[in-house]
Amino acid sequence: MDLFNIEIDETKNLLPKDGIVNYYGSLLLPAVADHYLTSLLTTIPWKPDEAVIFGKHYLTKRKIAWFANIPYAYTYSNITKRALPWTPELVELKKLVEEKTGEHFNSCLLNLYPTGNEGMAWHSDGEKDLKKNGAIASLSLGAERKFSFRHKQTKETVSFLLPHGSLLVMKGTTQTHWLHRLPPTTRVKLPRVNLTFRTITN
Ligand SMILES: O=C(O)CCC(=O)C(=O)O
Ligand SMILES: [Fe+2]
Repeated sequence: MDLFNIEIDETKNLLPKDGIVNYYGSLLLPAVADHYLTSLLTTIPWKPDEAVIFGKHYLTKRKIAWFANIPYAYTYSNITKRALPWTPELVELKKLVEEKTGEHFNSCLLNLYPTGNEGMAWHSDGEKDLKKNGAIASLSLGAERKFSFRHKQTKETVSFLLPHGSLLVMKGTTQTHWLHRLPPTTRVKLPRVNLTFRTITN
């Protein structure tokens, strides 16, 4: 009996149409999630995200780091970033996520939101370097935050809370038809780390 993931149906599609989002609940026991949060906060070479928009250079308070099997160059917001080699903790987390989802990933984008003041605006992860309709697995550590989807045509929205240690997977045509975001909130004072495991094709 799995008391931990009680009442979570991993096969249920949380989107009403045009894509698939599955919620796996807690992938990690709280103490294990605490261990990974502390180790990622201290071992990852966090850097602000950068964008060049209409020729102006922006740095975010949100921090990122990107890891992959080979040092891929990945371009978004007019900036090219190069992937770092996996750390031992990331190899362990990737294995856990792959075992749980039955999917395989060759890269991971990490985001660090120091407080609720930082979020991520509406977007879809449809960059051309990403495998078309490939699964994206999102592991959350630290402060619980709201995560929302908005249908590109109908504007229908659905939101979920992503607690410490939880796993959510977006797949199928989700990125084609839906935007997602992490809304900022004044209520959250603690950091959150999110790992999105992805498949890059070159
Ligand atoms: O922090 C999150 O939960 C979402 C991150 C995200 O959407 C992304 O990195 O593309
Ligand atoms: Fe995203």
